[in-house]
Amino acid sequence: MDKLLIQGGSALSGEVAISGAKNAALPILCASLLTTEPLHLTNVPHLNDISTMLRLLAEMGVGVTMDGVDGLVLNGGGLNNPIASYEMVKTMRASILVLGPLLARCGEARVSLPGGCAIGARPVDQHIKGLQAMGAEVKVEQGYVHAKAARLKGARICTDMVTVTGTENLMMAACLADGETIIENAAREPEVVDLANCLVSMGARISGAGTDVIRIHGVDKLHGATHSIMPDRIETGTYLCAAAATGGDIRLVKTSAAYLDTVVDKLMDAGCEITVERDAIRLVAPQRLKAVSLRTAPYPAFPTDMQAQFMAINCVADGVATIRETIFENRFMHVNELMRLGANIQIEGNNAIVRGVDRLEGATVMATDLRASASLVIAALVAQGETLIDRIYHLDRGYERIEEKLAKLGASVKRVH
Ligand SMILES: CC(=O)N[C@H]1[C@@H](OP(=O)(O)OP(=O)(O)OC[C@H]2O[C@@H](n3ccc(=O)[nH]c3=O)[C@H](O)[C@@H]2O)O[C@H](CO)[C@@H](O)[C@@H]1O
Ligand SMILES: C=C(OP(=O)(O)O)C(=O)O
Repeated sequence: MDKLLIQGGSALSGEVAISGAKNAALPILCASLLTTEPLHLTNVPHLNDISTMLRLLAEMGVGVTMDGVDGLVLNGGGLNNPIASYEMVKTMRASILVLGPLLARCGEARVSLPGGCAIGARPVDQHIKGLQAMGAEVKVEQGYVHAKAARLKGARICTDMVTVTGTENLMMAACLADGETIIENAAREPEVVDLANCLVSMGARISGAGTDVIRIHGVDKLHGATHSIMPDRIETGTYLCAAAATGGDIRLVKTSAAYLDTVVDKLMDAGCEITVERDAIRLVAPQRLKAVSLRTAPYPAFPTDMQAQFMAINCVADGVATIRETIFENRFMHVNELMRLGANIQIEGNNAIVRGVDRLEGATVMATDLRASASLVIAALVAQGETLIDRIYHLDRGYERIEEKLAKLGASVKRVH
């Protein structure tokens, strides 16, 4: 199993390009199920989750052709097997995103339930409730969701809470439904908007994406299109935190601060100087960071996917920060590992109280989930001496060529087997 060996202590500096967003690319790959014509995608990140999704789509009969460095052509013309097995879904929760498009296009789908994962339960009751409102017959048996509907019917759906994958699944299903679907309490995440933009270029009639009411007027069929995946705002935020923690000065290109307001604000509160350009962001870190408290919540509030990375920077900041996680019940798995590096953190329910220390020291730590791994990388870059991070397959799900990008910024990072 691969590990990362990091020699801490150097300030990051220089320029690096941000990849396409995993959390936008995964639903957009599933949109290929909605049409018999080719969907051309560019800026697709090279990540394990993307390879898993491509394998899943190929098993269903979708043609997958690589096109240049970061391009793909997906051809849903051969779709003949509307099934997502447990083996696929267990390694990647986003597999549930095939449910809506399969049902809309094939009239039936059999998709394994995602179950829980390290960060908490991943229920899909809202996806099911929405599809039932659209007239689907849905049974949950032996860990699988079986859904059937000759043709889905437009409906008014109000989800009990803001759900990103729920909104995406229902929006895709509604594209081919008969009549208008209104999703209320919809997720406003930029990745939902990127998916909607792709669907609109495929001929879907969607309005309101990016607000909490999305209207979809169903059409008889969608056609092929070309779409470029948006930059990864979480990868962007992660590198900004790494530069902030190490006292660095970096410029991130092929990205945008447009969807990072809360993250940028918190970094400025911590004392960082941030310059925003059209397609780039520069961060200059202060001598010593100031502690910043935060609370995670659906977009446009502070993203849960950046909580662990901010925990890492607070570990070496001046003062005390309270970090409250409101989306996932178990997203503090990095705390014990950060403490192995010398951090001072106390957990009280869904709050973590972080008291900044003067220095962290290298040790062997274990990655437990994707963003927890990112927080360990940041802490390791700051720590004195060597840190070995085990189980980095989590990182490979969501960060493209992380050791190469960090090395380009001057870090001493080696992948070891
Ligand atoms: C709102 C939010 O921040 N969502 C995050 C969530 O998206 P993801 O789409 O994975 O999760 P959801 O947005 O669906 O879940 C949000 C909350 O609603 C609950 N829920 C969801 C669906 C459902 O049918 N029933 C139910 O109870 C979940 O348990 C969770 O507490 O994890 C992703 C990966 O970390 C992040 O990129 C998203 O930003
Ligand atoms: C936890 C994440 O992904 P997933 O929902 O695919 O597990 C994430 O992107 O931070």
